[in-house]
This record gives sequence, C-alpha cells and structure tokens, in this order.
Amino acid sequence: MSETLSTPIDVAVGILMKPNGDVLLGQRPDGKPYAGYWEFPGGKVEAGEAIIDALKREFVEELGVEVVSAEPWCGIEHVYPHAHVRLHFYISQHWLGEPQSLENQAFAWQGSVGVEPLLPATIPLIEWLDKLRYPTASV
Ligand SMILES: Nc1nc2c([nH]c(=O)n2[C@@H]2O[C@H](COP(=O)(O)OP(=O)(O)OP(=O)(O)O)[C@@H](O)[C@H]2O)c(=O)[nH]1
Repeated sequence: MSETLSTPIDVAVGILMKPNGDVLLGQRPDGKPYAGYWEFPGGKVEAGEAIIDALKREFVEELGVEVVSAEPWCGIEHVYPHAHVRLHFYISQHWLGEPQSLENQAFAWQGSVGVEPLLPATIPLIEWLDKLRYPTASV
C-alpha cells in the first residue's frame, strides 16, 4: 500500500480545444475510482510507452479520435487515497473524428466549464485554461 502511494503513476491527459475555445470533458464511468466525476480524457502511461503515444492510444480507445498533434501544456502531481498520480496535460487543436462514447461515458464540450464535480487535481487547471483561452477577459 505505502509503495503504491509513494510511486507516482504517469497519466497522459488531453485537452481537445476547438477554435472557439470549447474543450472536451468526459465523465468517469462506473467501476473506476471517482466514478461520476468529470475529467479531461486520458489514462495511464504503460511501461516503456512515450507519454504522447499513451495519449494517442487512450483517445482511440476511449473516444475513437485520432490526435494528430498535441502540445505539452503543464504537469500536476497529486496524491489520492487510491493512487499518487503525475498528470501530463497536453492541448490538441488538431484531431480526426468525432468523439464517441466507447466506454459508455458521458461527454460535454464546454466553454465556461459548468460540469461538476471535477476530479480534484483537475480543478486548478480550469482557471489556468480560461486565462489561456480568454486572455482578454477580466476574470
Ligand atoms: N484522464 C484523467 N485522469 C485524471 C485527471 N485528473 C486526475 O486526477 N486524474 C487521475 O489520473 C488517473 C487516471 O487513471 P485512469 O484510471 O483514468 O486511467 P485508465 O483509463 O488507464 O484506467 P484503467 O486502469 O482502468 O485502464 C486517475 O487516478 C485519475 O483520478 C484528468 O483530468 N483526466
């Protein structure tokens, strides 16, 4: 148990961003920790896998979307009761295909993010993302 919590797990997370700034969030399906919480799509990096390859794989598996290009944006480390995660966030503005619910999860394109609850480690990202998406807004 202590080893599980002290050893960080790398997670590749992708933010699909439309030209108008809308971003895609997904709801964690039943059976996973924090089921029902909203997150940016992604998942754990497998042994020996590059983070960008994990991102592309997860998007195909979860959404049927091919990420053509994505830029690393920021990293967050967070210790949950179930895991110590190191989240690698990427932003993609270039993908192929419409997101499909391949794991029976709900999805929502969001301008101002209104879905909740969000995964705890993802909450601070929204403010940073808004500064990036809406640089002239006074908020
Ligand atoms: N995808 C994603 N994961 C996040 C975010 N924020 C956050 O804390 N996480 C954490 O990162 C981890 C992702 O693991 P996961 O269980 O979803 O990964 P996975 O799809 O590979 O799951 P699996 O092991 O069932 O195949 C979870 O501990 C989750 O709580 C986020 O915005 N997106």
